[in-house]
Amino acid sequence: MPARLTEFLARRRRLLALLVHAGPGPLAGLLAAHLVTALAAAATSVATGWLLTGALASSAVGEILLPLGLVAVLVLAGQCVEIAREPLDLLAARRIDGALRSAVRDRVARPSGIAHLEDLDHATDVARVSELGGWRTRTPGTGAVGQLLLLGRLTSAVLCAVVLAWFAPLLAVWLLAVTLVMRAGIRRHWVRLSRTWDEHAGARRRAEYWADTLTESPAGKEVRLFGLGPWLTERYREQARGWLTEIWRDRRGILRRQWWTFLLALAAGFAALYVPGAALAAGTVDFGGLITMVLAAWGVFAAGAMGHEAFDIEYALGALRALDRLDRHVAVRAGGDRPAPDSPVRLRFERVGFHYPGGDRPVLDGLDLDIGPAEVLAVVGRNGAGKTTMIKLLTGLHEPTGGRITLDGTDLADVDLTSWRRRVTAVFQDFVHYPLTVRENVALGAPEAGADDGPILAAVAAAGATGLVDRLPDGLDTLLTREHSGGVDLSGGQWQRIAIARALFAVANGRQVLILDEPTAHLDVRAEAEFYDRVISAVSGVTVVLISHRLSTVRRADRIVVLDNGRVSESGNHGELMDHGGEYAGLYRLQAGRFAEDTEGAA
Ligand SMILES: Nc1ncnc2c1ncn2[C@@H]1O[C@H](COP(=O)(O)OP(=O)(O)OP(=O)(O)O)[C@@H](O)[C@H]1O
Repeated sequence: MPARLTEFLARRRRLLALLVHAGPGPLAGLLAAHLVTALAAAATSVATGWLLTGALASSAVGEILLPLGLVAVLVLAGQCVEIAREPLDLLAARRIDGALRSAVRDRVARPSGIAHLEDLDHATDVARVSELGGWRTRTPGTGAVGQLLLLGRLTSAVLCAVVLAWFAPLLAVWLLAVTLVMRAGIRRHWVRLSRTWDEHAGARRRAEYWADTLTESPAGKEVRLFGLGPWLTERYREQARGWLTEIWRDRRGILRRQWWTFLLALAAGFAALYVPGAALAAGTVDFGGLITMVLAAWGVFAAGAMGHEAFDIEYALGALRALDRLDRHVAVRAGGDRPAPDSPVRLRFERVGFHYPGGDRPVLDGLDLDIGPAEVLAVVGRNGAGKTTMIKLLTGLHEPTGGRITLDGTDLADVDLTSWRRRVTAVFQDFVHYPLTVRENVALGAPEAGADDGPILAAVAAAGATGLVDRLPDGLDTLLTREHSGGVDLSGGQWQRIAIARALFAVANGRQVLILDEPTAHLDVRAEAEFYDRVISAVSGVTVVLISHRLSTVRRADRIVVLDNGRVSESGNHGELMDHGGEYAGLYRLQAGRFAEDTEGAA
């Protein structure tokens, strides 16, 4: 068998195999319903012909009871199947879609790093497999059901051709050939349309972003204040027009190019009526035979009509290809089975280089940095210097593109990341506001540790959030979201205290490296002033990496490094760096000077 045909059949089989996700009961029902539909046309042609022959030969009802009953059963079965098939199709399609969405979630969640989450092609493939609802009536599930429908139609056509061949073999072959050629021709157009649809998956996702920005709450303030409504609507239309124009061009193309199928259909239809008519005139068939021939011919012909299942199938095949790409994208990181040390470790960046995929310049370039056990290291540098990126590498969310990071001399690439992440905790700049209770928000820092009052309240107190929690209606059990009744939302600074409590809870449960990226950005002046004593000095025996643009927050660190051009440009404690008179000293004086000016101005 030619390789292309083998591949074609393998892909179709894979699509049909998705039907098992419908579950045994619905799958049995579905197969039975499609089988009845597939048999119905051929059986009806034979039974109707038999009935007519019998009715013309004798007026006694008893003589035609059997064919009459058969026709009645076929009509009734057809009606029942029609009623049952639609809900069964829908149920199967939705269950398949659910299973594929789970598969997508699994593939997205499995990698230990986040490179795939920052890759647009990956996001588009995720949308290809899991987009559902709204104006998108095509899903992998409808494609799998469509494939079954198509199989049923083809079976029906072949069975009708067999019935027809009994009377007129040449006509049967001719009609079957014409029907298949018509199908293949029309399918080509549908494939093209489906490719266009698939190519624009990214544009659809972008259009949706603008629609969501317009209608959902996070951007609501700015949309109204800046008067962005019409602009967003136009932006959405512009994105949507981009792909809809091409889709409609293809649709019109399908109609334009179908003239030859009309001609073929006309020729086939003429033959389907002429040959039985001629046979009746020649006396080779009776009236019942004529009806059987015409109905069987029509049954062959009906399979040529191209329903939307062709498009559904192509769409679903595209989704399966996207799923395979997700598998490749989401290759689980190799190696890494050495457990992370469970005592405070020496962390070293050794000539570490890193550039983001598609980035035009390295963010880190030969970074050498040694962080001692239980050292408090502050990292400063201008916007975009690579501070957060350095943290992503240290936590194994990205891998260095050059050099290596070691934990007590062991390459991080060889360390089991799950065990390493039991040793590290972080408050990221863009930490997550989980729509959960305060207790749960804090407990998520060490999910294995439970959420008893004592340790949670201790972490809350260490983060300076006791007063805040006391004022909440349900204390620790207050839901931190407005999406549910009884829930409250917090201010930026209040959320930051909860995030710090989460990290301190993690430290209390064995994390030995505490990373704080801009932990005081939202805190008020008093809280910022207390921050070092309250949080940093209070965690003992823990390595702290503290990133901040507020130099008053970092000045008491054991050591401060300035990151510039992807490597460390200055290193020392506050006093040493001030004496050195480099960038740090300049920035510090600038901040302190502005503060002094403001104070003098106010006085
Ligand atoms: N996911 C990403 N993909 C591509 N480039 C990125 C990505 N994240 C960051 N960058 C780029 O990497 C550089 C360093 O970013 P990073 O967030 O590490 O800087 P930073 O020092 O933490 O900055 P800031 O002080 O503003 O927080 C920036 O030029 C940024 O544009």
